[in-house]
Amino acid sequence: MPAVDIPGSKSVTARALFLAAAADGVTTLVRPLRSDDTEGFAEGLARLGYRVGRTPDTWQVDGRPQGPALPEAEVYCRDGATTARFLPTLAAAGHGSYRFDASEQMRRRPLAPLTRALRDLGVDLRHEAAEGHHPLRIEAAGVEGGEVTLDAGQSSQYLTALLLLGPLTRKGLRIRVTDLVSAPYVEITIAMMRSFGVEVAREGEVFVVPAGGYRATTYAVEPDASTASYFFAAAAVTGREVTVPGLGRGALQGDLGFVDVLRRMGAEVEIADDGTTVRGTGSLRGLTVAMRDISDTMPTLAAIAPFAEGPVRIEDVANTRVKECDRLDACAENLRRLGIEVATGEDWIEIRPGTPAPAEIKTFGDHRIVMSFAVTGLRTPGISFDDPGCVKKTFPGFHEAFGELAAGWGIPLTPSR
Ligand SMILES: O=C(O)C1=C[C@@H](OP(=O)(O)O)[C@@H](O)[C@H](O)C1
Ligand SMILES: C=C(OP(=O)(O)O)C(=O)O
Repeated sequence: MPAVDIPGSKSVTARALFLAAAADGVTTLVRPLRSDDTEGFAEGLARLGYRVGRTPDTWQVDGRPQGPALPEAEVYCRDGATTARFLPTLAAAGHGSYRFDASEQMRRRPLAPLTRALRDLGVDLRHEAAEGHHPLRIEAAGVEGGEVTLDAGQSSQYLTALLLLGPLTRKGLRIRVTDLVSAPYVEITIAMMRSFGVEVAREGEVFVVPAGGYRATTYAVEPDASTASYFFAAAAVTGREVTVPGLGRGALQGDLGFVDVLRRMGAEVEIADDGTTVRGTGSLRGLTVAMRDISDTMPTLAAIAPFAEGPVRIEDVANTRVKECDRLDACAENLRRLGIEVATGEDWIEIRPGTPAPAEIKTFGDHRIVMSFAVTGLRTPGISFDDPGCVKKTFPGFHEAFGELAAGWGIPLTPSR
């Protein structure tokens, strides 16, 4: 029964870094994720003048409730949307002149509903190039607060960014949300704000955040549920068993719900208090599933779908088109490269059963495309990747960890480095 040690959650680490920076003392993060996204977030905080100390297993952040220490700073957000969408709101709460930029990939990703909401709240924010995209400049003078309307139908991260900002405003925030995807991520935000002393209330479609700031604490980061999906899927397609300790019944992340999809397909799943186990049973059924809430695991399912006995149809995943790449197109293109029959629409993909033939996977610089099709590789020797290293965004050690699991099962994987 291999127990797989999954690194910390990206989403939890990013929120913990924000909350720690905005809190009233020193916060210790235990087992934060160390990857390009979260290193980029921590580097962004340091650029803004926050003190971030590190040991191998903990990060310490010196909170500054009054905002960034430096009156002028430039922050490079790399590929990380959490950094690119959360940190500008932290800067807006302070006093100074801040510039944010990001990688080409992140510059292409949308930001407009968030920056519009910040402007509606009185923040002096300017897009330097394309409207609604990085790079941007903020002349920060604190945020008064009040009511604002937000469309989070494209990304829940806009709402998280505003929720996190709420306690740093003078009057608190009332955020009227007209649409919302990836709703479980908002639950992570609210639960973590509670751990830092803030209670968010809900009045129908309005999220009410009180003023008053955050309390520093010690915060243990749970393993990343989206990362765990590759290891659970591996068990399901090989008829083996995988346990992920630390991701159990009390887990914050909605993406653990991916195991329910595997269960519907025929895998055995046990969610205990302290971990989750998936056991493959030798066959997988096709299904139709809406993945609006857990769309980071859409590529995981798409990549194992050919092994199901019937078609797999994944619906309500339009926003996967504005992630690291257009994930619906990327999954379809790669499945076709493997010789699998696929159809897609604006917000869905349908995959027919088949036996994948080895091919090179075109990664589009997307960590999830690599990790997902690595699972396909367990049953299709000879799958390779044009850019295997892009896993560094969330799991730099992925190939080693996945290779070790496969080797333990006696399955040779095509070397990825
Ligand atoms: O808030 C977060 O930490 C995240 C929210 C989700 O994004 P969207 O809300 O844009 O779907 C998810 O895909 C992303 O990996 C992390
Ligand atoms: C979409 C993702 O990341 P982000 O939006 O945080 O860049 C992801 O990790 O799959």
